[in-house]
Amino acid sequence: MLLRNVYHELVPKKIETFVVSKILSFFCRRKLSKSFNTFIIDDSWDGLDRNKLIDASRFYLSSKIGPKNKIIRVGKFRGQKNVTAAMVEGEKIVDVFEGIEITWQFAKQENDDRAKNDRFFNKGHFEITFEDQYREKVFHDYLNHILDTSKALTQGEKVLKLYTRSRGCWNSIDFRHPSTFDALAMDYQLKKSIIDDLDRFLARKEFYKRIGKAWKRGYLLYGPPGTGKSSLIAAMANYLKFDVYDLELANIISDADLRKAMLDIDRKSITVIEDIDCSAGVHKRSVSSDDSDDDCNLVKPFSLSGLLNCIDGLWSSCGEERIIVFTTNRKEVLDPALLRPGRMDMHIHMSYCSTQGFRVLVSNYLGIEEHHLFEEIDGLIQSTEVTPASLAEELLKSDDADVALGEVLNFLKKKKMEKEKNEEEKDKIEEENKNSAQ
Ligand SMILES: Nc1ncnc2c1ncn2[C@@H]1O[C@H](COP(=O)(O)OP(=O)(O)OP(=O)(O)O)[C@@H](O)[C@H]1O
Repeated sequence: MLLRNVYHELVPKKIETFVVSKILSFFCRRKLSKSFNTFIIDDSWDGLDRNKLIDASRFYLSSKIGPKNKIIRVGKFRGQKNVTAAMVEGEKIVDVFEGIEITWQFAKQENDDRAKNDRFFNKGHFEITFEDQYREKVFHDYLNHILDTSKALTQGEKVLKLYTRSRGCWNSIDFRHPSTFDALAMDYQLKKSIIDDLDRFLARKEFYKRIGKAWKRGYLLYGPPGTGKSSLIAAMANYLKFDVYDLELANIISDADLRKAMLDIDRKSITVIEDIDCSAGVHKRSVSSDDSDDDCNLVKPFSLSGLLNCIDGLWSSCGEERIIVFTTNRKEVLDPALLRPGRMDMHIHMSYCSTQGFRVLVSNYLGIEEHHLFEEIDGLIQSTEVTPASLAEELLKSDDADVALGEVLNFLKKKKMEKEKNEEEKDKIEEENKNSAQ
């Protein structure tokens, strides 16, 4: 009390106010003088593919939106189990990562008319702001944390993507091919060996690392049209939960484009090059070229084995799992260098339908395991060459098993008659040739 009285006597009110205000302004200035950095996360950059960080940010933020955000976008999309939320312009989210405060804002594209007039038009970018002393931490650790967290959040809901390439960029749509190994009409042993091979491949990360080879597996699928080559690729993608990249070599304009296309292919993917026998520039190599084409400076027309070497070189540095599949209807016209051991890991022959395969189709299409017409149909399948695609078409004609199998029977009888007629004509021509030669 005494001290307070002495203080008030000695220090006039005006001076006290002045000192207090100076102390406060000192601390406020310190706070205000903090400098901040901002990172912008937007859709894509010129010439480069879509920015993965923006999709990851969307997923990440959907789990961060809270009661402080008064206006949010909500929606439920194909392939997602739950309703999700998203930020709109003007809202802020403050995230705390290892004690660092990071402020998120969504901003629309400035020169986009629709974005200007519509607050809820969602095309834009994210801005993250934080104190500049944390720049390195945010750049390296926080951004990776966003990628990892969004991956974990979406894992249960992964919608596979089918990528096609145009104008130097991969564009994707959802891949919803229903094919599975169970539904594939093919030899059981072959089917099992493919599944085992895929399982072994996935489990061998360390092995590939140890032997210094790219963690990739190559499959060559060959057989007549309609025997299920595309269906097998879809079954592989669904089994592994891998995206599919459909690479049309005809659209590749230069070696640099090819390298970029291959480098832009993400891990956990199946790259498909269909009908390689028809792809320009990938037939048998000229006689003069040797087999040691292990550089990436391919010039058009390039050989498939050169392409494979190039892929090996590019992918071996990535250390992540990738599968490449070639398909052809005419294995015999392919470059022998591609067929030699070690080039493609597995050659898979997709053949005409067997009686075993037919049972799989019937079980899938009609849901039955037994029928009195099976015996006759089996005999005809063994004596003709019919594709699973053509049998599937007959089975689709009716839901009634008797009618559908009746259609199959008629179709097979017709096929057998055609075959016998062709053979008769062939014998006749051979006989005539023999007679004219004598
Ligand atoms: N082995 C099979 N098992 C089940 N269904 C099959 C099989 N083969 C073909 N089909 C049916 O036929 C349709 C066409 O087959 P698919 O496109 O997979 O054949 P493909 O061998 O890739 O033909 P192409 O060489 O003409 O591309 C498939 O959508 C599927 O319904």
